Amino acid sequence: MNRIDKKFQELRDQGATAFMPYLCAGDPNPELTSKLLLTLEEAGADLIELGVPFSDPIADGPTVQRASERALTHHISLQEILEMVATVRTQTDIPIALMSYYNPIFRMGEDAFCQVAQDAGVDGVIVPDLPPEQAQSLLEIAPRYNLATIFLVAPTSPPERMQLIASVSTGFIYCVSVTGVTGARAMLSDEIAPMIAELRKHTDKPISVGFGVSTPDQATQIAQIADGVIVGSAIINVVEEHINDEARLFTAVKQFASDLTAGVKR
Ligand SMILES: O=P(O)(O)OC[C@@H](O)[C@@H](O)c1c[nH]c2ccccc12
Repeated sequence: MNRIDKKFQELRDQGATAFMPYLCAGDPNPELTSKLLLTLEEAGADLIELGVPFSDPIADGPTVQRASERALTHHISLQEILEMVATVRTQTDIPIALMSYYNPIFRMGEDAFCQVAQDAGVDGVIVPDLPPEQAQSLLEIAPRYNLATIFLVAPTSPPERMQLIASVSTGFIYCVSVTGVTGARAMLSDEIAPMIAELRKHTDKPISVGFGVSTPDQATQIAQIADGVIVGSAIINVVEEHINDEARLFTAVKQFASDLTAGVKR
């Protein structure tokens, strides 16, 4: 069974919600990404969303863009990121969803990509600029390699589109909390609860919410209505704050992620 499905089933049995931090592969450098991933697991993460840095992102806010820029200074390729996953896979069984824009996958070839991803120990793929209408081939190939295909719904998605996305998504459905880009926000949008309620009419697949979740209290609020809470920028902000002090960086990230875990599990 796919690690993502297994994790959500376990959590559902416990009545618990997943804490799903996002990391940009190669940020602040390739070696530290792997260490951060293991630190997040120690701090209670249930699943890691690992982003492939890309020069022309469409949904990334300033914080994720800065993380991508730092990663790109190390010239890290998709191939190298998959090697990183393979190495980290020898040390952890945590589910890993790879978030990549379509271009790097297209260049590698969908079949080759899925093959290498599976061999490396990736469990699912999120391709934010690939709408389901254009994903036929990926939807055919990914399941052969036991990879979940995770699609995004937004507050602007009409019910028919939610239904389509719910039917093609596997692993979980990524609910984008706001119309806009990624980034820590002071307030949660009041569009989230109605969006989840609508989506639940179409599916009983796990629903995770991301974009803007920044504090343990916000994580608690989301955890009450969703199956997973995704946090990216707020964690990257902590990394940035301590970027010149490695020891401090790891204690600070571990502390912040533990606080978020506590918020999600409250
Ligand atoms: O950073 P935030 O606001 O906490 O949101 C998570 C987000 O960064 C991560 O899931 C992500 C990064 N880049 C993306 C592009 C599209 C969808 C999602 C993402």
